[in-house]
Amino acid sequence: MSMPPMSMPQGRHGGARRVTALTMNPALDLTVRADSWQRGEVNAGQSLQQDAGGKGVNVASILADWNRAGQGDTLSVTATGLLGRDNAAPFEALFREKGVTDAFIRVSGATRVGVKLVDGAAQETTDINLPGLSATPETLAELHATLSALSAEADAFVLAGSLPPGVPADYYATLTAGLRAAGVFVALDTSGAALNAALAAPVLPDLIKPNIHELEGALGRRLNGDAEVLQAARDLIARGAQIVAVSQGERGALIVTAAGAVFARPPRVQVLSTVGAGDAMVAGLVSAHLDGLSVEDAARRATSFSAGSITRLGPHLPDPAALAALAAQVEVTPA
Ligand SMILES: Nc1ncnc2c1ncn2[C@@H]1O[C@H](COP(=O)(O)OP(=O)(O)O)[C@@H](O)[C@H]1O
Ligand SMILES: O=P(O)(O)OC[C@H]1O[C@](O)(COP(=O)(O)O)[C@@H](O)[C@@H]1O
Repeated sequence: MSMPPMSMPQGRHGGARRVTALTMNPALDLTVRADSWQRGEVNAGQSLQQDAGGKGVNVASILADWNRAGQGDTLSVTATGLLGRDNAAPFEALFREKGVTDAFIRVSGATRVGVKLVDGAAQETTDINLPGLSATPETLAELHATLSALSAEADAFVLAGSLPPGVPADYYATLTAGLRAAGVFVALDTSGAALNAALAAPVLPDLIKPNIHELEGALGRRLNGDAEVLQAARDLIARGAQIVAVSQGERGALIVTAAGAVFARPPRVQVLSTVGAGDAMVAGLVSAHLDGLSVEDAARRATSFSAGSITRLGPHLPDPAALAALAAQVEVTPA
């Protein structure tokens, strides 16, 4: 039997590390560029683009880019969740192009559209996220069987995005407990009632990446200043999370582990759309965890993924040289 080279990272079952990204509520992101658009007025648009999206889809796509950009095919990426049969083609094309294994359950109807209105002049993106297709008990049972099979193989699971109608708010909380008990690393990026339930549960995810607004919403209070944000993140670490990243848009992100806390400031970039910035950060943090990086290096990698992804439309990393240049410009300081 031939052995893999000593340096090749291994998954917990040998071979490539396996990451599964769950998107319960994917979205076909429709980006409309309308520079200097005015609310309530007739506006001229410059361009229109449609991209397969939704938080877990974006994480899977970015991880696949990273893998293909010279990581030696050491990552195997699977995307799962619930996907409308009527407009599945752009998702299927993305998965094919990136080499992501498609384990989505097909459901009746069309996946929701996410409207992303970009003002290139103001460098500002406005998101309108719709509720999505209702999940039936039958599709949830089918998904449950898929998730059980995938969890037996996975090194890491990413639970990302909103829950569509028909899915209980504690869905991620319940999944997290089962996955962690099975030895799977769990990353969570969600908001609203799903985040509240996950943070109230006795077993927290290993990695939690709220943006500052999502964290404030979950805590039910404003966080005034860096010290309060740091304390809120440390409270989650004390309750069992391994990595808490509180992203704060162009200002950067506070990234905290039991070993330390850093603030990572992105370089200034030419933003095409900020959609997916957080998803790219999750992808960077998950890959950093699998590579055993320090909190400083994880913060640098994750921030370069975010800054790089917003220079493109859709869930893509820039080419390796551009990404490395961005990573070198990320400012990481102790928090
Ligand atoms: N305008 C920007 N310029 C440079 N980097 C940005 C910009 N907006 C976001 N980022 C990077 O993306 C990360 C995640 O962005 P954020 O908007 O907080 O996440 P989310 O998409 O989850 O709301 C930030 O921590 C930052 O590193
Ligand atoms: O599942 P939600 O919370 O409704 O968000 C869905 C939207 O989030 C995105 O995944 C982008 O997320 P981020 O900008 O937070 O990284 C879009 O692709 C999608 O339209």
